[in-house]
Amino acid sequence: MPVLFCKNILYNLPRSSISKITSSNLVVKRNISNMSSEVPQEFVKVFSKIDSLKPTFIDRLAHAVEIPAVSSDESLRPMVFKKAEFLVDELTKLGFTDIQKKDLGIQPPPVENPKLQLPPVVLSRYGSDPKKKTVLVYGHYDVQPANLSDGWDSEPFTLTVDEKKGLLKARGSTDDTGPLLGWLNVVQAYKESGVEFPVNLVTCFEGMEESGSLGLDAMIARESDSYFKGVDAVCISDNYWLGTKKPVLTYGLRGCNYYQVTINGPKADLHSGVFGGVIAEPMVDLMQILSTLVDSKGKILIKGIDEMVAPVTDKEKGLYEKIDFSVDELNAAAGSKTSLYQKKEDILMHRWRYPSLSIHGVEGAFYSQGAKTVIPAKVSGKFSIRTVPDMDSEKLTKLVVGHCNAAFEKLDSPNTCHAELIHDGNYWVSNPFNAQFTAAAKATKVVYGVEPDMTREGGSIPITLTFEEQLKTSVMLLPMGRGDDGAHSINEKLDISNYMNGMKIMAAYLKYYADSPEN
Ligand SMILES: NCC(=O)N[C@@H](Cc1c[nH]cn1)C(=O)O
Ligand SMILES: [Zn+2]
Ligand SMILES: [Zn+2]
Repeated sequence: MPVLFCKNILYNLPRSSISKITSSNLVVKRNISNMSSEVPQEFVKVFSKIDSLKPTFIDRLAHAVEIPAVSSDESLRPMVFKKAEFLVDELTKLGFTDIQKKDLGIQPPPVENPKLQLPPVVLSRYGSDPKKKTVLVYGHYDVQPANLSDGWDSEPFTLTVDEKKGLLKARGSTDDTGPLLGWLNVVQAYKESGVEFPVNLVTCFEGMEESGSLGLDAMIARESDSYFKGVDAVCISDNYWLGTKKPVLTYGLRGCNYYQVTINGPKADLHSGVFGGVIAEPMVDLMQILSTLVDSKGKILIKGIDEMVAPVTDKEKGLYEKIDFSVDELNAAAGSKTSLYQKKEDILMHRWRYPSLSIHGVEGAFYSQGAKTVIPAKVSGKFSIRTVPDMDSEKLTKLVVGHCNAAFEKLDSPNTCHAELIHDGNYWVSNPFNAQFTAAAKATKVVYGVEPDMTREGGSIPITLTFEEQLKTSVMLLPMGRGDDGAHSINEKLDISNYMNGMKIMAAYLKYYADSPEN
């Protein structure tokens, strides 16, 4: 594979794909899968700058991911605040204006520390030209928990740059620190290449997404007519391609209702040799309740949920056939052959348009190595339900709490049981035929040479529907990473090529959207 240097542009392309590169007319023609595309003249400078700033962009990511901003861990809350400060510093250096840290108040229960402050939302602007469209970009700077002992190959909060494999490995690399920084990097690339930035950019970066985006709905409602006034479109880069090869644009998400069921028994943990067999054990009650929620085939056993799910239409069935995906890609991403379905259509429907119930863990239980002979006094089972149209969150919570209470009643236990919702976030399904999606599809074609697949996503970004409703704009999801990135898992990574090409797509999307006659 030839590596060509043109001025300061490095193009690393298959020999057969290069038809013309001259230093006076920097146009790259490519042929990928029988499709041809050209990098238009207007993007050559910006793309070239993105390429040359690669070390700076990787360095920025390295500095960001070393802050363990785990929103679900109360003891790490100061780190979430620190990462907000880091972003403020970066935005300031890049020339963003009107930078504000919006205080969201105290975190609502259930929480250990009743005075726990929610991390701020970082708002900023780049440009304020009334002749230009305004695009709001949302991202989250908090991350999921990660410990080396979970099975990571390297420290999760130290960026490992593996040039040989082309990977950037760290917690947050793909979810969502890498994509969030992508927007800052794109601003830098436009600025340093001397190309006019095509839109006014507004950033909305939150620090609680992984914990249900607490407080953000209210803030968006408050700011819809002030800070967010005049926003024409919202773009979110916080999800992934379906597989590993084909870029996608995303027009749907499942929602997420997160629950805990707590069984309270003795005053303190007890010796199982002394008390085993003579007192009612909270863990035993909890395991029995959890086992009534879902079966091993993934069927949710709580009555009344199936009836809330919108029926499948014939038109919808046709959509799944066209999507590029296979059970092998699912197995490869999971690192196992444990798929519940073999057919592509079944996998996609169960990921995108049916609800699922996952059991996540038990707070208060013994979980370490060794053989501690304890009877835990109080245990909380955590589970979530991914929700889909037309499920109603309040109605769902009534069904879930009623189900847990009824299952506990059947046990005839002297312990106490309390089931509650920790947070909920809405599902979102939109129409992918508008100016934003068209602009992003063109941008994808320029960068990757292929039309993106239009996908829905099994995960959740709780605030998506709120943006659409409160700002009355279209929302689009523009993923940067791949389906095998290991978000929320060990060894989370972002391919270097996805980081670099993802920024090029962002840059081209903003320009195409700016030039589009529609909003
Ligand atoms: N990249 C999006 C993401 O990971 N979202 C989380 C959101 C969430 C909801 N409740 C807890 N976290 C997800 O799990 O889908
Ligand atoms: Zn996440
Ligand atoms: Zn995320």
